[in-house]
Amino acid sequence: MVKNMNKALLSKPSGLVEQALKVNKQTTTEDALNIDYTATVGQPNCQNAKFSTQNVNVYYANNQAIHDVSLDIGAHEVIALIGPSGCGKSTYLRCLNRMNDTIDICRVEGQILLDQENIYHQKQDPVLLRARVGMVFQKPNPFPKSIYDNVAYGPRIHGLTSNKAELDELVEASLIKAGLFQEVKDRLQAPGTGLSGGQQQRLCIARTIAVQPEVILMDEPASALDPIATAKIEELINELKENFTIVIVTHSMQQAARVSQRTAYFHMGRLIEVGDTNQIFTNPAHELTEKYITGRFG
Ligand SMILES: Nc1ncnc2c1ncn2[C@@H]1O[C@H](COP(=O)(O)OP(=O)(O)OP(=O)(O)O)[C@@H](O)[C@H]1O
Repeated sequence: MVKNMNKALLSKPSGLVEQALKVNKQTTTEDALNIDYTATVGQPNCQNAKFSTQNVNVYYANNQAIHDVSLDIGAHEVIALIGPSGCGKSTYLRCLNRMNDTIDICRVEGQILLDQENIYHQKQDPVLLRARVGMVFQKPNPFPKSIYDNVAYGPRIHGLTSNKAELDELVEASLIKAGLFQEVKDRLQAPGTGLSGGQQQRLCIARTIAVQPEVILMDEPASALDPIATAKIEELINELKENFTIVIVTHSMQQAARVSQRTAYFHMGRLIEVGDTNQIFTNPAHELTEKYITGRFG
């Protein structure tokens, strides 16, 4: 099914998908078009929710960036968050491991449950939360340390191993899962920053995996990479979903189609539509989703 969908996406006239990414200077406003963009279309709930987010509103000082978003994220699914630039994808993503706490003017309202527990409860330690809900950023950001120490950093801080042999094993296992071990096994003491961009990103994924998270948040993880390195990251995402729940923000609709089982379309801070990736890309129910997917904004 996904293959067919990919074909459909990739067979669109060239430039169409790219146009959709440029959104939306000349877009006629939704109000003028009389399009309802206040209620979510589709099925935001999951039977096996890892995260359950209810009525989430996010503000940067007086500007509201997220409006009343309710969405579940199922265990062991890859869900893609897509939408025009500035629609709030990263802001919503950062709510899931409280990375927004690091932005002084940011305020999050609503309920966000991880395994049915409120991650914004005052007793929740954000550092421990971020070990459970890891994050991979757009630009690979290895520490200025050796490849080994990059991966060993988290397990050391969290006391995950009790001796050097165990730590060695965990570092190796994490590098294997991140698809990097074969390329670096003979130079584990070399600086992580000396790797290629794609290798650095896989190192960051290994570093995230090493603390044994349950969820991995990825904010445009391949946007700084060339097509070959991107393909490796996408293959990796497919493998990682066996063990982790993955939420990925991407500007590439092809990438969303290739890696995710569900897709959520955001527009102006609102969750417009969510559904099976196949349905979103081949038969979107909301007019705004359709306009975005087909590049017909404006
Ligand atoms: N640190 C911040 N301080 C103030 N406003 C912010 C901050 N981060 C984001 N915003 C605002 O919140 C809104 C949503 O931004 P966000 O980065 O979440 O969107 P996005 O969909 O991820 O965009 P892009 O695809 O361009 O990365 C935008 O209006 C943006 O200007």
